[in-house]
Amino acid sequence: MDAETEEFDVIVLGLGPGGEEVAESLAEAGLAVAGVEAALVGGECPYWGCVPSKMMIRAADLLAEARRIPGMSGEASVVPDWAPVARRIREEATDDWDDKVAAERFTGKGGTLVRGRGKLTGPREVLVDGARVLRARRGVVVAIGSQAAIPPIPGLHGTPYWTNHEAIEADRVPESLIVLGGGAVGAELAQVYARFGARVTVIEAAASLLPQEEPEAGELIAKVFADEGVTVRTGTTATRVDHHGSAFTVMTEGGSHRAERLLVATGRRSDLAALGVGAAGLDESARAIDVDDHMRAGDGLWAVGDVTGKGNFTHMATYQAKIALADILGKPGPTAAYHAVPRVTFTDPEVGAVGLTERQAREKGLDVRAAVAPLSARGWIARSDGFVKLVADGNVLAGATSAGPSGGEVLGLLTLAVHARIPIERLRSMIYAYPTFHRAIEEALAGLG
Ligand SMILES: Cc1cc2nc3c(=O)[nH]c(=O)nc-3n(C[C@H](O)[C@H](O)[C@H](O)COP(=O)(O)OP(=O)(O)OC[C@H]3O[C@@H](n4cnc5c(N)ncnc54)[C@H](O)[C@@H]3O)c2cc1C
Ligand SMILES: NC(=O)c1ccc[n+]([C@@H]2O[C@H](COP(=O)([O-])OP(=O)(O)OC[C@H]3O[C@@H](n4cnc5c(N)ncnc54)[C@H](O)[C@@H]3O)[C@@H](O)[C@H]2O)c1
Repeated sequence: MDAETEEFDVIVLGLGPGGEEVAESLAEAGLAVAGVEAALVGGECPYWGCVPSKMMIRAADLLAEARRIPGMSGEASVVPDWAPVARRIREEATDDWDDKVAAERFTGKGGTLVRGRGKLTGPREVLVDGARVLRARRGVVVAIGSQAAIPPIPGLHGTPYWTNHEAIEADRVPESLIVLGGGAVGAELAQVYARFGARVTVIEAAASLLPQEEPEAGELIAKVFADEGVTVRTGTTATRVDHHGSAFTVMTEGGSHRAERLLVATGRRSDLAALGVGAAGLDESARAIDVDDHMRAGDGLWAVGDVTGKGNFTHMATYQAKIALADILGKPGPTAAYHAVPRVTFTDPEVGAVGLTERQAREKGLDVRAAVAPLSARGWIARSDGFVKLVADGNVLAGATSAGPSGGEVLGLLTLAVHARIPIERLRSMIYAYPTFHRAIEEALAGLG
């Protein structure tokens, strides 16, 4: 061993939800593990993603619920205040963006935390911040996650635009906000800021909001946004961005928009070239690291989480982490299957989805039937909009969407149906409690004919 080279059994690059899960479990299993982290142990989810954004959403939903009181249960006067939201995020969610607890959890299990940016310099070799050389006897797990992808719009570079980081860290609500991108990040944060009083405009390149989901979902969210005063421009992209003093101007094909802040939420990217994956024999120009169903990307190389391109979700990162862990330890375990990936966009109403959309199923040449049912009695009672859409492939479901106030919870039943390939006849024979939101599934099943 070289004097400067440190040896471990496994090196985990990136300690987000995926890397943390692998690294902690390997350390618990008694292996010598180095966890290399360039920012905060825990990654995007707890500090700039899932957790603080859902805290914001909870607060925004409370405001919306109070605003529904007139005409149903009396009078309510709602005075939004961002201070408790910012405080909860700082104190309860992120510890003021301090990862001491997470770092100690890992080192407490015997892991070695190496702070810095890792680069692959060869098979089983990592260089940290150009100075520290780490070598792994068993291999390297790449879990570098993703960062906001910034589109090459003239004028944008160098302006003080927001990504999810600044939108989560904000200690006040801007008077106005342009959100570029109407996917999950854009839609969730647009609604939050609008409900707290910002004048919000969403600019989405695709024909509908949430374009990766069923078109009915995008239409529903667009209608809700219009009702809440959010301006939505779909089918258009920004052609130029300017920032003067305290305002942004965003030019689109259809006109120009002005706002105090601009949030860029146009997707995510993993920088494989900066990671030096070429040194491990992988394609540096690829969008994601190709993995097999044991999460192997090469000899002594595994990848988990956003970097694998199988779905940017914390539950995906931790699912893959468990599979990689079993493989590294040489233990039998299930292999990765992606036919029933659940995801929830936590707008109000929530959009939960699993498996394939109708379009994806048709593009795959499956034997497709689809049916949509409204939320029926419960929706009418609650004065809530939503629907259940089912996509059948022969006698099983290939995909489903549940949009509504509890769309993410209703999704549980649909995920089970798609995951376990439960025959549609069996689903039809079930009793659906009245008047629940999930009862719409029974109606949609009937609609499949
Ligand atoms: C606003 C927002 C809201 C979200 N909400 C949800 C949600 O509700 N539910 C859900 O399931 N998902 C949600 N996500 C997605 C979720 O956050 C990610 O899918 C998840 O964090 C991915 O985990 P990961 O381990 O792959 O990577 P990450 O969480 O991205 O962590 C990767 C880590 O690797 C580190 N790193 C990168 N490069 C290097 C390097 N070269 N050397 C050392 N360290 C490196 C980074 O600093 C980072 O800490 C949300 C994302 C955003 C942006
Ligand atoms: N609740 C959740 O689970 C949750 C919440 C937030 C984010 N996420 C994950 O994080 C990832 C990133 O979210 P995201 O919303 O940034 O990405 P996304 O890919 O979901 O959406 C980006 C949107 O921006 C649009 N777009 C791209 N370039 C554009 C341009 N130049 N002008 C206008 N629109 C443009 C795309 O058409 C797309 O609709 C998602 O893949 C999602 O899985 C999950």
